[in-house]
Amino acid sequence: MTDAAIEITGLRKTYAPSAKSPAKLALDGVDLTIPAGSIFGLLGPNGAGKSTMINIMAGLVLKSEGSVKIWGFDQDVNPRQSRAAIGVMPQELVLDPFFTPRGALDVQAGLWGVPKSQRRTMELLEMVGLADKADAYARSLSGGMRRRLLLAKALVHSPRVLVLDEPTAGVDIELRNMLWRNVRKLNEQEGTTIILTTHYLEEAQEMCDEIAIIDQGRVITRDTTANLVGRVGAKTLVVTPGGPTAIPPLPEGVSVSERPGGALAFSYDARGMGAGTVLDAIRAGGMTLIDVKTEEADLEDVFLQLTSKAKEPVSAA
Ligand SMILES: Nc1ncnc2c1ncn2[C@@H]1O[C@H](COP(=O)(O)OP(=O)(O)OP(=O)(O)O)[C@@H](O)[C@H]1O
Repeated sequence: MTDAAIEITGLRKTYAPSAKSPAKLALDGVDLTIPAGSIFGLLGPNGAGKSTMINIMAGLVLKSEGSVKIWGFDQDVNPRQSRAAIGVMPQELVLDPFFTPRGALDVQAGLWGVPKSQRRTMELLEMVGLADKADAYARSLSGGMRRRLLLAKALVHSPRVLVLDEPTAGVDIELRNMLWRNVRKLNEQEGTTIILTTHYLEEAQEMCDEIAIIDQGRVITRDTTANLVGRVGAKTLVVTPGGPTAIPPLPEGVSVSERPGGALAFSYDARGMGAGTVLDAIRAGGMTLIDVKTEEADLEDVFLQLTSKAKEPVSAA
């Protein structure tokens, strides 16, 4: 047992230049430790370097500099053990169309050298709800079924670390729920460390114990999800006025925007001011209110504040 599922130190990756593009620095000195047994989110804007990092961990892309240990095994010293400790569910639906789900899992288990007596082919197909398709040709499987098969394929060698690269991009709610049920079960019952990238920040906030945000090839922050969300003090008081009214004079630092349906959203920094102060100012302006509610900052606010996306205009609402 190891405390760290992943230990990355000074990781750099420069993609070689090609006829069409110059050399590209994709990872610029990443240090990151991912605790064993956690559900860890790797977030960042497009092109931040997440896939490069995952592909290096999975042994699919060669790093330029630095060290990567998976489950305590250094990639350069124990490449086989470090590779065997990790399973990756890729973003693209890469499957051989001529294999049945059963065949695909058997071949994959064979590649990993899992003895026949220890193979979990049917158990895995049942887990992902594909037992009744065990002998169907992969080309006849729907997109959702292929994705489920990719999850099963990533698990044939019972890896300690499971990486899910954008697992729910474009999938329906039913499949998404099934994926998360399975992932939580693997984490809770087998202690599998889960690393996940997602563009759905709500999903990351709900699923992940800890999060690292990557931008332009660097880890710009890493913290527990609760701490990250707490770091942004932004709160919004959403009020529905009783009738058409003028915006009252507001304390410094409070901004207002309109919401659909005539509601007004007053945003303020809760670290310096309470909701009462904002509400008093609104009332003092003579506004009658038929509804009042507060909204907390969420991971999206943190993400926008910290990454290069913050440089793009963001609506106040
Ligand atoms: N094979 C490659 N050759 C050259 N440049 C590459 C290659 N793969 C990725 N890059 C570049 O490296 C940078 C990081 O890309 P990467 O795919 O790792 O980012 P990402 O965070 O996974 O983005 P996305 O969320 O869009 O998948 C980008 O600028 C990308 O264009």
